[in-house]
Amino acid sequence: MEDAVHVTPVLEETFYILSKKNTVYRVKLSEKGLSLQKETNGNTKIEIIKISDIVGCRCMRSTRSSARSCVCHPSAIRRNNLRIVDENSSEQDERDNSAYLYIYAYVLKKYRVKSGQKRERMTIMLRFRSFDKYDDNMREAQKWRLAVKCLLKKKPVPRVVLNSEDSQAMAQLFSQLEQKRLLVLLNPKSGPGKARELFQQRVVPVLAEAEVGFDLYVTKHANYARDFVRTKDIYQWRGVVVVGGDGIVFEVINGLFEREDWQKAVKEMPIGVIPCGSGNGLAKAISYAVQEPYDKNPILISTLSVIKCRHAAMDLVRVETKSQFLFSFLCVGWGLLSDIDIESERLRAIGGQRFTVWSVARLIGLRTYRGKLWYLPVEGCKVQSPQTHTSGLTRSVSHCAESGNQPLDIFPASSYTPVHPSRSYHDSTDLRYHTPQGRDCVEDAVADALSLETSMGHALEDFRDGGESGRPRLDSYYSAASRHSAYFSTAGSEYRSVADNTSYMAVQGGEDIQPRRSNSSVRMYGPPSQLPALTQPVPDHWSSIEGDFVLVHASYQSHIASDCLVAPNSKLADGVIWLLVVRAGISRGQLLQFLLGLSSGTHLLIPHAEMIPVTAFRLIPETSGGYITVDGEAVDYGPIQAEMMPSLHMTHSCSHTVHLHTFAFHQPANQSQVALVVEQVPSIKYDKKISSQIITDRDMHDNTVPEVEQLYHRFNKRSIKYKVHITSTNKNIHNNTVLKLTVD
Ligand SMILES: Nc1ncnc2c1ncn2[C@@H]1O[C@H](COP(=O)(O)OP(=O)(O)OP(=O)(O)O)[C@@H](O)[C@H]1O
Repeated sequence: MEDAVHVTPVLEETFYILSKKNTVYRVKLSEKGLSLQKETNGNTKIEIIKISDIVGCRCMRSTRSSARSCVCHPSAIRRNNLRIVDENSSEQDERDNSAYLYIYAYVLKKYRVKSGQKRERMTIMLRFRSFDKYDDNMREAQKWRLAVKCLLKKKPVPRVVLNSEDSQAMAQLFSQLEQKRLLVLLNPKSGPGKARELFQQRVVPVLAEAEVGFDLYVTKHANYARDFVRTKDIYQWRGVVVVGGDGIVFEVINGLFEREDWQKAVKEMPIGVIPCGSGNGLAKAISYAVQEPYDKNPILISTLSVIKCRHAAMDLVRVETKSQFLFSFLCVGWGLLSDIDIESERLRAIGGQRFTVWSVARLIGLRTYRGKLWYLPVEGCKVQSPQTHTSGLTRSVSHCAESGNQPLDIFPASSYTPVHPSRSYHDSTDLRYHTPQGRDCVEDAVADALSLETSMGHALEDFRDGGESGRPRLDSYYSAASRHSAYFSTAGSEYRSVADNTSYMAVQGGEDIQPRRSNSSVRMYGPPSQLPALTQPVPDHWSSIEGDFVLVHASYQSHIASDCLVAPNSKLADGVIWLLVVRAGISRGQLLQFLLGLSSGTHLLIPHAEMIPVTAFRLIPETSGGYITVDGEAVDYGPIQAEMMPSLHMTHSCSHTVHLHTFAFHQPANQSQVALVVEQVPSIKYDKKISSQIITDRDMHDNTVPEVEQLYHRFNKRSIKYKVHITSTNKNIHNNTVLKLTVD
């Protein structure tokens, strides 16, 4: 962080703080962050706000005091009410020609208590008032805003424009920084049914600070979200944000695979989740993976991930039952955990607590299930201790090296505070940080709201140095030294954002999506299975376990619910299915320990709990009367198999390219049978046998190139040549045409 001080700043300016005549702030903006150097009576202290912690900034101007915010109105003074009005409003405060830049950041804070961390909102208000005209002051503020926005979007900062007075060039750059809106799908029935309120109160203000536009659609029935992403032109949005639980994430993912252009959809549409459901396993797994302090404020952490567009790849598993196949992102379960998940539905109103309550019930009435489990173990997995070390641990879990492959794209990751700081300390005399709860912060951070302003002295320096354009920068009526600056501490004015013309949201009402019928003929696409059909025997080299089980739970993410760290070593995209098996014979006491250990990952220390890293499995239950769940939703009770889909590790972040040298062909005009067979080139030594792959017309609705890419990624090789044979009954495609596929 020290580096940030020495990096060449993009912009710098000296500011003053009201009522502290001896304090000067040198504020510098660089690629590293916003550096606030406080100088008081020869003492210097530097605070840096990282760019990655800043969400956005907005320019404001003051408007005339309203009756309710006048000095005679104590409550208004206390709240320091700020009202947003139109830029050209007649309420504009002619006495103040300052421009205000509000910078919003969410910084990590450490606390003495429990040595925990939390993200706290912080606003830095920079008041530009060196010029005698509002427009000139606003131009200065806008330069800072433009620079902050470029840094946030990791775009080069246009220093030439910043050093000029070219407002048009600046406006053009602002428009280039504009992004497509987000699609928000909100399930009002998620968890205890508070998603709508939580979104409005906790998410919308942060999105507004970041100037992130969105279109909100509230789901009207089950499968609404699924049908929405299947049928709409989703590319008008830059990503899908789900406000709800894992069930609605499941809908969105499977809806994408119901699109004919599923490859494009999976590749181009990142999925974000704001946790408002009961389990919220994915949201927790994402923050666990990126080490964000989720538990104190899950909604804020997830919203910040969405705003920051922190994309990460995520494993997907293709699951097949007797009646359907689907794509799963979280887990497949049978036995105890699934029973708890489904049977506790009746307690939905109490939120996540329902799982705890039902665990006790199931523990008392413990059931076991007979069946057979086959699995394909992951090669090269080594055994290591669980992540959560406890003294006296005797068991260990398997661990796989991260593959680095990247499948489905996700956005990997407050108490409501309004867009304008209602509790801002405009007269921030002491920079000791206090949380809203009044706990002291260990870090000597700047206040959660800091108000600084330029002054005449600095303006003249600039002028003498030939800085800016040579326009006179005059002391404003409200200079730091002026007693009229009391204006600030009485909150006599209101501020409005000059960006407020932007409409941030469009709450959508009557979307015409009919409830899906149970016999829906919607077709599911996606990469084809590598496994034999459920009715066929599994390959000989698979391992198996037969007998009575308390549970079998396969998960591909660390958490299956926010307080359930089922697979501590799982990574978002490690290509591993973590198969947790608890066989019958475990005592109730051990099972209780197991259930209690799930929140910390120590359940793996309990004898009878086995964690097997696999890439595929098949389960055939023999006992009736239980549940099988996929991502927390019950599916047909019966034989089920699942396989990791490394072929979906295909994203834009892939560095290698695939060339088709001799052939490129397009979708057959009719829906004829097309087969694509991949063979090894004999001259090349392979370390793994590659099986042929048949792709039928069902899978080839677009063109073959993406399919071939997937075949490459499925085998996860570098620098390998494949011969690809294509056979087709379509006369446009020659039988046995040979494709040479070279992977650079
Ligand atoms: N408007 C709606 N009315 C009724 N059900 C809905 C509606 N919208 C979506 N659903 C269904 O509600 C189910 C549960 O939703 P969701 O996953 O968001 O909450 P949850 O089950 O409480 O959370 P989690 O899955 O994390 O435990 C989903 O399977 C979805 O199909």
